[in-house]
Amino acid sequence: MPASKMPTLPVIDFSPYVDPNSTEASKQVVAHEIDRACREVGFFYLSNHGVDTSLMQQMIENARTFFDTVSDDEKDAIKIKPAGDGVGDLSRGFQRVDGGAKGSHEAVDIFRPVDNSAGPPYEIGLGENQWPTVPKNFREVSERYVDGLLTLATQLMRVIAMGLGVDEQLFLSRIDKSFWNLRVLGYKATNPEETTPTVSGIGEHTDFGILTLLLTDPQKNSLQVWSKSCEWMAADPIPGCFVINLGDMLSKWTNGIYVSTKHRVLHNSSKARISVPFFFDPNMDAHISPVLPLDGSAREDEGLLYREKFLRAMQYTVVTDPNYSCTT
Ligand SMILES: O=C(O)CCC(=O)C(=O)O
Ligand SMILES: [Fe+2]
Repeated sequence: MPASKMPTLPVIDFSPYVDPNSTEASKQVVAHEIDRACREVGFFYLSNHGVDTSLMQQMIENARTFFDTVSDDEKDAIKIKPAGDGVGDLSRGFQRVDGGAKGSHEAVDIFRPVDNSAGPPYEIGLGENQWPTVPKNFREVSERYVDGLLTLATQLMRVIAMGLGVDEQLFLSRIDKSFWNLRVLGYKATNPEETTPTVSGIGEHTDFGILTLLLTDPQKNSLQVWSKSCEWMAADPIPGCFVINLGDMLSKWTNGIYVSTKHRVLHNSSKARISVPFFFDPNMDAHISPVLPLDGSAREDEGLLYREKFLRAMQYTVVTDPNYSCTT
């Protein structure tokens, strides 16, 4: 298909929710646009979202400094460790994923802090974050960034409820202690001249949680989204915007009205790529069953808890998938 005919992701201007002088009518227009994108594409760009663009820039710079300058030994010092028999929790820290269905990349995973005063040992997901110490302000900048994104994600959940035509607060009791995950990702540079060029990327998948707010460096042709016309389309970064996509939990909550769309990363460039997805996930004790159609309280206690979903996903990923390696 010629490039001009390729489908593209919608760009939604969020300023009516940031500007205190905006009208109700302009907010409704945005809610409607988001609703449409969530039904039809499961992905959209968000501009004028209120998160400080210099903070976004600083996150990318810090991630690049970490991946470019820290030695393998230092990375391994904060690597994800097994749960249950030491200080690890199988989830928090650095990992290197080398090939197979999951692609090839490095990541540092930080999760919502939890009360872990009973440990160590820790249960899966319930340990201490292992923060990089290079650059020195990595943690401080990340914490400010997470605060900004939690505010934005909560606002988005109100707007999503408005777009669905239901009580603006519908989702709030399920997300007010979101088990979020900040993932700082590095994709190595590749050399297309090699006879078997290295593939740097992430295999096709849907995201697991509610919303992903994605920040990447400016490089193009890496992130691809599966389109309705059944082909991969590029989701190149737009300066200052987030790429927002829906995860499986929101699709479930909306009874499949909203779609979690598959995507992948194929990075082929002489420059390493940095991306920072923020996975906004449900409260650990939120039930994962449809909250739409809206017969309210009767559905409150149905379905597995998010905690159970998370544990199953972690066990599946780490125990069942032979290509997965979080300890190398
Ligand atoms: O790096 C990207 O652009 C996307 C990463 C992604 O899809 C993920 O971590 O789930
Ligand atoms: Fe993803």
